[in-house]
Amino acid sequence: MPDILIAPSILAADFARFGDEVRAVDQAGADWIHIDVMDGHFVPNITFGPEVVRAVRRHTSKPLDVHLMIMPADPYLEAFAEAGADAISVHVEAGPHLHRSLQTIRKLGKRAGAAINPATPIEHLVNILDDVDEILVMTVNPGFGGQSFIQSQLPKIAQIRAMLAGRTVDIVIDGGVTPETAGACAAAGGNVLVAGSAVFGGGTGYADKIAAIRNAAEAAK
Ligand SMILES: O=C(CO)[C@H](O)[C@H](O)COP(=O)(O)O
Ligand SMILES: [Fe+2]
Repeated sequence: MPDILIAPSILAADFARFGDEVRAVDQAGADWIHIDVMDGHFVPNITFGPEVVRAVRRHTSKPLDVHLMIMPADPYLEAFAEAGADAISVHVEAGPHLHRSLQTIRKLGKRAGAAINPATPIEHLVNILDDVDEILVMTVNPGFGGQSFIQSQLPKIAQIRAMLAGRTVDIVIDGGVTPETAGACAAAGGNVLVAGSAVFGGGTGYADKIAAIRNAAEAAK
């Protein structure tokens, strides 16, 4: 299995101090920075556009993993790529032309991701396996941070890892990832763990929180 990578989600950061927050998690050992883009249409919340990606880009050289929860996504792919995204994920449920979206992302020179909601069957991924660099499995319903991990997604993660046998595709687990749930995610085959509240929430420093998630995942994989 690929290495375990930890991707703090700035959805749970202090929005008035993005620069400081991004530099802090970068120095605390984050492997990627996860940016949740929501449109108030595909999901019932509104967050960031390409200019926020551009602003974050100035504060870190770590890969920026942009999770688009927008519908349609295609008209905005170039803007997010140009703003500094390294990877762009589009939702399987967000449009009729997933293959075209993935092709466009790769043509823009970025890593292409397909994100899948908790209720969506894995069959939607079968015909795009050669066209993705990452599959993002939602382990909460998209739209908000701080929700509880949906345990029923664990077998789905394992099925996707089995489906990917022989391919070097990252499986990104997004939603409710904590030191308590990280082990099960890694054991099922997830290798990139997105964590918002578990990193930026109260308590000890960011380095300790990132290490706790990483250690739990490494121990279980
Ligand atoms: O895509 C997302 C929500 O739609 C977020 O990335 C995710 O919820 C992270 O937040 P938390 O770790 O607090 O669950
Ligand atoms: Fe996300």
